[in-house]
Amino acid sequence: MRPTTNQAGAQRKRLSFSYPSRNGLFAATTPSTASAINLPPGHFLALPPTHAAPSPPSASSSTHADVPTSAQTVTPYLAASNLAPNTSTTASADFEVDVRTGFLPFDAAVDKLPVEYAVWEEALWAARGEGVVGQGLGLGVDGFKEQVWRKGIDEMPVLSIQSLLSSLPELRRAHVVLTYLLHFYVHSHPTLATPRTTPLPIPASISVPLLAVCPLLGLPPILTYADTVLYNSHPVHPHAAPSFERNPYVKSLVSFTNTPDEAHFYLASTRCELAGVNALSIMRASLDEAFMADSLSLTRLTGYLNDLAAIIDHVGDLILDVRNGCDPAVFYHLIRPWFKGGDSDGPLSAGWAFLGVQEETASGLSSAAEHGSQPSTSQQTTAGEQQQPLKGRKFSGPSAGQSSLIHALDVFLTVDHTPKQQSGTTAEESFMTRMLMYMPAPHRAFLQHLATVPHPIRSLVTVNAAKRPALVAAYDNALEALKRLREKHMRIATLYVIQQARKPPTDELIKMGAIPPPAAETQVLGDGQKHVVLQPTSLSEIIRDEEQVLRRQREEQEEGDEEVRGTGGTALIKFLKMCRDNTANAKLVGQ
Ligand code: HEM
Repeated sequence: MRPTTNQAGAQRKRLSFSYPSRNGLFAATTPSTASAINLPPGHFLALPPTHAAPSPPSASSSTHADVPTSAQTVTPYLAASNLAPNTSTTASADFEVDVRTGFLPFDAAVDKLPVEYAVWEEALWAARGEGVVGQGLGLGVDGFKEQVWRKGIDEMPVLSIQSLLSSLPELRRAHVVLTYLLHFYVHSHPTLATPRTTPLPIPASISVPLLAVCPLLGLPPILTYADTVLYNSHPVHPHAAPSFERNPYVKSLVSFTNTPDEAHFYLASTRCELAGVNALSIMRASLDEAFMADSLSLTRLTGYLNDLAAIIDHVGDLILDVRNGCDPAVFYHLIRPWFKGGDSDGPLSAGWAFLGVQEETASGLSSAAEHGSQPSTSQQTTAGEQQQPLKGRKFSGPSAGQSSLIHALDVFLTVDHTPKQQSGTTAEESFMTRMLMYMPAPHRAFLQHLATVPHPIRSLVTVNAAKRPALVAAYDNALEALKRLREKHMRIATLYVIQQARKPPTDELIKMGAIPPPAAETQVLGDGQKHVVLQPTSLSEIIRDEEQVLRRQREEQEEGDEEVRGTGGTALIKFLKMCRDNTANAKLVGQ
């Protein structure tokens, strides 16, 4: 008799390399199990753990060239991300992917650290103006409140993270609190408006504990999607199982502005993640069927892929729902500037210097996440009144491009976002690859696991294409839905970024804390309205850098600069279109 889906799954798990863990949807294996089984070369389970090692990985262990890939099964952009997961602790024995909440942690997010860390929580509460709209720190303001607060951070004691080590939810909260403090510290700084030529020093009170927490979670020392979304949301009943219908996520814990708009912005992504849980279940069931690959399996797989298309459409609609509570101008002028990273002035960014931390710790931690190859350096007097070089680290600010859910859909359906290599040049790491380094390590490991499954869905569909037109149609249907999701997302990015970048903030927004653009950057155009004509957004800088890096190697610097100023967001749309087109190009028929 043919085994049921569950039996097939159990058999696959036994035959391949996984065992079920408590709530893990896709279970990982222990190092001892890994060594007992024949893993494909370069499989992440065959690599020594790196991100949680007490000392930074050596230069050789962090070169991408070390990772051999199987052209057939590995999504190339994942192959470029080489950090092996930490399989040495129980906390990460699974991929932190829960059957009920997907990439969102099942356990309620901690909303306050233990009393020993009260000074951090109090600093955050003060920065947020005790949760009152308009009372928090201002963007780039040199007011009394901001000066006092930053001085307080400069003088805050450097706390050990020892007492947090036994609790994963508390470690996550520590990353949330410290990275919000970091961004409050950086962006309330009066030099925000003018690009810095020297790295901005980050006091040891933030740097030291943050850089101790980061390797334990496998996150970089900057605000990430995990901080704003995954670890920052509560359902109606925080201690009951979250559920889309019965116990939806309704509360976002920390924000910069305390506005309902910011909470809605985060919660829109939380809802996408929760809606995506069913997509993850379908992926697991599909891979079980791919293992069996008999006639009944192929029929089931056809159904699963059509179901997946419906879920992807739902996630796309939830992205559009961001409009039902987050005003685009409030987002662009009041919320988004807080997100900027140390790379936000483009290739010339001076970055942020993490004081009190061994340079090797900072760079060994997650340099693959950084933008640009080399940190900038400068001689400066630091708090220790010693002349020492400051190394500016250039990490990027948070983006839903760090959502493991969307990456998982790409990997499962084999959508390739690797930049096309031009002859005579070296392929550069893409935005999508770099975003892997901004995900919690277990999620990154999960994606690597998904990319190395022995029976990828695409191969199965291709092999059976002639006999199974319905299967091909279902696979293409899922891709078409993902393409539609990206089109919806492009509408949102256009509304919230491109259109807003062209309008200066209203007086009302300026009163609420938006930074007025320099007069030289606004002009009254034919419609009698003020327009921003020269605002190179950090984002277009970033995207331009991503997309045009190869071209820039061959072109004059000035020409590149002209392009940023002239287009004001064209590069962003070009990038998002490229992601959409990569999705469409994966279709087997009727592209
Ligand atoms: C107001 C809401 C949103 C805005 C303004 C927005 C804007 C952007 C921008 C500007 C990018 C370009 C890369 C970057 O710098 O981050 C981007 C990329 C991306 N965003 Fe969003 N986004 C929004 C909501 C979402 C949501 C809710 C999701 C899904 C959870 C999402 C998923 C992605 C993904 C996956 C990328 C990478 C490009 C791609 O795969 O097509 N975004 N977004």
